[in-house]
Amino acid sequence: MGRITAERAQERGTLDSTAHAAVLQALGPADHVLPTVTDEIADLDLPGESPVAADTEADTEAGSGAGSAPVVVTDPEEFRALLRERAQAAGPEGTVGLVPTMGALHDGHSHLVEQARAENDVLAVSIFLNPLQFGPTEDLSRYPADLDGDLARLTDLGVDIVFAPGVEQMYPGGLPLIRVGSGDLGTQLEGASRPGHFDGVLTVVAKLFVLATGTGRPLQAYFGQKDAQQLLIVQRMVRDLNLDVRIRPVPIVRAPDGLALSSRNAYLNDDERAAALVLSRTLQALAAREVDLDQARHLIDTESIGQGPQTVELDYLTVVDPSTLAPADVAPGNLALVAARVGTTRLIDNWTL
Ligand SMILES: Nc1ncnc2c1ncn2[C@@H]1O[C@H](COP(=O)(O)OP(=O)(O)OP(=O)(O)O)[C@@H](O)[C@H]1O
Ligand SMILES: CC(C)(CO)[C@@H](O)C(=O)[O-]
Ligand code: BAL
Repeated sequence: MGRITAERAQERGTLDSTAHAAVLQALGPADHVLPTVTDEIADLDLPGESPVAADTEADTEAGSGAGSAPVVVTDPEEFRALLRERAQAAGPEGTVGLVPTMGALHDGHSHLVEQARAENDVLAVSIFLNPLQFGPTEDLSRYPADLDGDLARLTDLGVDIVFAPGVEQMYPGGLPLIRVGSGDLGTQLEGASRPGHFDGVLTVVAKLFVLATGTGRPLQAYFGQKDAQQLLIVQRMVRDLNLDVRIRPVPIVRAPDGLALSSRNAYLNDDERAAALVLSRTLQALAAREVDLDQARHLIDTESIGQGPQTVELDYLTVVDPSTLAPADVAPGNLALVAARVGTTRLIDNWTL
């Protein structure tokens, strides 16, 4: 959390005065606000000021139900200790829920959090813009951030703990040498267009799981079906590494006109937002067998953006077996996956046929 964010959070009551003082103390003198990052991380062109770069002090009295502000923790070991304390206080039947996010929360995230809140006694949400899952030419440096808005939303949703580390706290001393590999599942579709992406996702998700297990209570972690390949790969990691985590998939939340909610929708101008609708509409038409796969691809690739010659640029539209990602027929139960660039924004969506 930066100095300005901390001031605003205190003004709106999402940070109490103790935590506010702790943030300012951790930030140090005003001219040392930026986190120290290693050259390797700096090379990744991180945003100038991480909204989540400094420690707050855990207020162990707060965050005990809907309406009270969550405790904001930025130090991994503090997160581990606080979660364990809360889990043990929940009693022998208590369960722990974890919702990993990258922030800039929207109603899709709220849906994950609501489900997790309903199913668990203790609920933690992580907010961490993970540089490891972004390629060098991707949007890490402009990824939307709104920590104040996120904390207000998570307060309304009754979240107990927000884990919001900075890069330095998650990867002290630089990017990790030892990472989790996503294998063949991670090199196709999204992984083909974003090399290394899923290794980065798995590495940070594994770290989150390690921090949030060992509380003595079962851990349930929530992932959206919008990121279908990510969900499958995380499920596979849990299985292959015998992680003590139950993965809870959450259906895609869409805008009333059908566009899948996504933090990256914030990049779209009005023309692009209108053009982006071609993704969900085409998936729906494919599911209804109104078009075949080739026609569906053509529809997306020729969708125009506004009045000019610019069109949506299809990356892939394919149908897969949802449990293996192997190419499959357009048949009931299979999954149609799409990725396309709308203007400069890369969007994904999917539809069960
Ligand atoms: N529309 C949605 N419906 C259901 N789950 C969602 C939706 N959007 C995001 N999620 C889930 O929320 C979790 C956190 O996702 P993330 O913070 O990357 O948001 P995002 O909107 O997917 O961002 P991006 O624009 O980077 O794709 C993931 O498990 C993701 O699948
Ligand atoms: C799971 C995740 C939080 C890991 O950074 C991210 O990939 C996301 O938000 O889907
Ligand atoms: N929701 C997926 C995270 C990413 O695009 O990096």
